[in-house]
Amino acid sequence: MSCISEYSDSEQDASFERINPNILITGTPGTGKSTLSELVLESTGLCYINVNELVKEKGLHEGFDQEFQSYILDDDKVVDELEDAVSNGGNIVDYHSCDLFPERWFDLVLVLRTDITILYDRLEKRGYPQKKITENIDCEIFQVILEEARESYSSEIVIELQNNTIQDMESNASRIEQWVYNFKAQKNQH
Ligand SMILES: Nc1ncnc2c1ncn2[C@@H]1O[C@H](COP(=O)(O)OP(=O)(O)O)[C@@H](O)[C@H]1O
Repeated sequence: MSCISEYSDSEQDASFERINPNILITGTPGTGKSTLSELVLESTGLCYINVNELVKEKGLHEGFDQEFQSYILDDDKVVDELEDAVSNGGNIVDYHSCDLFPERWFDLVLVLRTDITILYDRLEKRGYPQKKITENIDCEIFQVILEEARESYSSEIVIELQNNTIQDMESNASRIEQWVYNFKAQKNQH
């Protein structure tokens, strides 16, 4: 199934409502954002936007931080690049931070969480340098992304999801699929 995006109203003003939702999947690197996103893409028909990939591909950054082995994002360029796609609805946006995106973009914000020992193993397997592992583990311990999400979006749309095991992932995928189904059903009633 290809992904879809359309308006319920031909007028693209502030009052139009999306027929298809935008979901932000966020969380510390290694919590399983891209794996979970890919799992629900076909069943939900949503488009996948991996912000890290987009930043690399389109050069939406101010250089590479050697110490942390990551790109320094140019927030304005990223938001400009995504604006059209996101305002059409029907997207899953995957990024390990969330306060750079406008609040109006998202109908649901999922914050993935992983137990520290499990996360440590995943990051080590990825071959991250120790400094980057420590930074990310601290980020998870102090639930930095969850706090950021709660500060940036309405509490009703921010959901914390444990994502330690394959069973967790399957249950999270089912929840997302059901939520998207309900969202679309509700919009189609109007
Ligand atoms: N729920 C899960 N149970 C077990 N392994 C998982 C789970 N979610 C992700 N993984 C594994 O953890 C690693 C990191 O997942 P990934 O989706 O790349 O994380 P992120 O996109 O958040 O950086 C991958 O090797 C993936 O297969």
